[in-house]
Amino acid sequence: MRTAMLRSLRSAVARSAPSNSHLLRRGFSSESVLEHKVAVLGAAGGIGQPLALLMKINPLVSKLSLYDIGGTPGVAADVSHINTRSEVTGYAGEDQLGQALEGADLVIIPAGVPRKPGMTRDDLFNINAGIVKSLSTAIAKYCPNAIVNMISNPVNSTVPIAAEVFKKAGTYDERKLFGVTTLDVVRAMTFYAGKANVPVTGVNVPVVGGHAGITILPLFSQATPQANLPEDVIKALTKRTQDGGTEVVEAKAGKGSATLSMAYAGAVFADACLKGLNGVPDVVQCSFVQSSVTELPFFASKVILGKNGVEKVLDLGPLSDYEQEGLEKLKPELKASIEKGIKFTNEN
Ligand SMILES: NC(=O)c1ccc[n+]([C@@H]2O[C@H](COP(=O)([O-])OP(=O)(O)OC[C@H]3O[C@@H](n4cnc5c(N)ncnc54)[C@H](O)[C@@H]3O)[C@@H](O)[C@H]2O)c1
Ligand SMILES: O=C(O)C[C@H](O)C(=O)O
Repeated sequence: MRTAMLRSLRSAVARSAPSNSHLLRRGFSSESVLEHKVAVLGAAGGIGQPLALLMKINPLVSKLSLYDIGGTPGVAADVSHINTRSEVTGYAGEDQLGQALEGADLVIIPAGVPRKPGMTRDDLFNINAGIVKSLSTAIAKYCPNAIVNMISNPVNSTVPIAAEVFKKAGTYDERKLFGVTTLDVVRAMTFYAGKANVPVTGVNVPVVGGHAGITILPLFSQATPQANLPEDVIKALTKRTQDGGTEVVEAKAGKGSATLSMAYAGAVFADACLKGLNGVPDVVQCSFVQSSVTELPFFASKVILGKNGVEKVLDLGPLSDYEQEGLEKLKPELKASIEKGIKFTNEN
């Protein structure tokens, strides 16, 4: 009787506590048992909460640190009951920011205000620039070697802001700072699969440039599988990808912008960074990084992720005439947004 009880208890524990072999069965390499602390800043928000959930179910995470100006003890208590590997701790208020960041290998930042209908991402600059600057200052102090995934908008300016803060602190490593543009790729793949009438799971579409309006440049000429869609369909797909954020902002009618699809995209990108840290080969994602692919100092393109972040920024590859035209058109806007971020940091 007692033996039967123990057997059933053991199998219940085995089911609820993922062991190494459990991880291997799920297709993760033995490197997945490496220790990684991931901090989410803005973890009580619309993106932060589902992102916290998705990071909690990622077996590459051993410690999950959830920081916000308030509300994180509740989010952390909730998420911590999920029977996966990571330990979860909630931190609330500036006094606890240092603890939240100490020892972090990866910091994901979805902190800041979202758009309402009629606003551009740049309209968020006045509030979000200050938030990103202060969080970056804390990162430079408490976890200067961490990889940073910047989600807060306007990404075209917030990434240069973080870079300037890190440069001033003497901690800047251009391989470790990423603007998260994965949602543009996710959208481009979804919209393309619909038009090409192919299963979305096998689709790949690089998206380059930046993360706002015309600076978002999907390269459908490089999409796989190739579907040879007519020019007017490619133009409509390009426009829909560029306006994807606005489509959600309008549909939410004043209640914010994309949160669930962004949490998914943020989790995909964070997982790729962790795989790179673990030495998994050939991890490639599009991201807005320091770049010499064009004359602009930051640019989104495909990058290979490795043990130190960016291993290689890949060239744009062959562009169609339409994409080449889009590339030239986006440069002045992207340049101005980058310069605005740099100027803000130097003047404040
Ligand atoms: N990169 C992208 O593709 C992408 C996609 C969607 C949204 N976004 C951006 O992400 C940001 C967050 O969007 P959301 O919908 O989650 O907004 P939200 O208002 O729901 O959540 C933001 C959270 O940030 C917190 N916050 C504010 N100041 C903070 C600070 N100093 N430190 C820590 N936390 C702080 C708030 O308390 C809140 O919980 C916005 O700027 C939005 O534009 C980017
Ligand atoms: O559109 C927004 O304001 C949020 C985000 O940048 C998005 O692309 O959904």
